[in-house]
Amino acid sequence: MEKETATTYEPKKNTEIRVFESPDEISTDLAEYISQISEISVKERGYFAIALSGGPLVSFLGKLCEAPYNKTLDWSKWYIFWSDERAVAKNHAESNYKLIKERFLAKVPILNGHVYSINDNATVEDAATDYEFVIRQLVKVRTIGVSESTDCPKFDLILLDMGSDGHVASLFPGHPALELKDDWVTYITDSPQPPPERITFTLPVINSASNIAIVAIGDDKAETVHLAVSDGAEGGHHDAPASLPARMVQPTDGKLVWFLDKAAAAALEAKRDAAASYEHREY
Ligand SMILES: O=C1O[C@H](COP(=O)(O)O)[C@@H](O)[C@H](O)[C@H]1O
Repeated sequence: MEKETATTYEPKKNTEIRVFESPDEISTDLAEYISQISEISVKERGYFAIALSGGPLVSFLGKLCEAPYNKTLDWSKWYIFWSDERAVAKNHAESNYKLIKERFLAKVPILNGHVYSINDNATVEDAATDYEFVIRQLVKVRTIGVSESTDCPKFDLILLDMGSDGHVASLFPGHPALELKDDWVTYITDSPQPPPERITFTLPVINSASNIAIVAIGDDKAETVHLAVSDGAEGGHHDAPASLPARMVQPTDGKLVWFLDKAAAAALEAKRDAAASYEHREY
């Protein structure tokens, strides 16, 4: 993997943080990361089940549509899901489907029958029920793996984009959806960010994945990134709320990788540098 330009930290067990100088570097490393997980999944299971999100991360999928990946990846084994969707028509500007279709799916040879988008012709409640049903059928035949620890679907990779309030997928700070233990998919009708109605994976599903990546870009996310990843140790954040959604992303058996630009990593790096200079102070 090309990592010479990224600064890498291992703050918690099973968690890695990669910090990049430019969007282009993120795109390059993310493409290599996804490609490696795809190859391993196809080799081990015969399928690659990936769940995507909306937000800026979609623009970082561009490198996968170019050489060498457009020719080397086994696209026929890819199965596409959404970690969340807004309850709008598929051609609406706020649709995560539309974003991913235009920027990614339209440019790679993934089979239409392998694209499990969320029904935009049903109520948000029915769409969530249908989506969970489809996932249950695919788990039964092991197109999607199953977690032996949690009995939840074990997606090969769930890609998330963190909002500046710390939300991931459509799981928002303080929302009761964060407490769900038995549902795989749920819906909300009171999103603090428009549109109000959304469908989302629950935390047990996200945390059961083999691999989870969280992308965060921009200085408006710096403090939240610090809250989400710090462990309260020296240089960590002692006031980090336990209920911050991004902080609640903790893989059960899998691995979490954060992809950050310098701006989003600024608070984290500043606190880490301050802690290092405190440790090395001489009396
Ligand atoms: O509403 C959503 O937002 C997040 C990303 O937030 P942003 O502020 O970085 O755009 C995205 O992960 C999620 O899929 C989406 O529905």
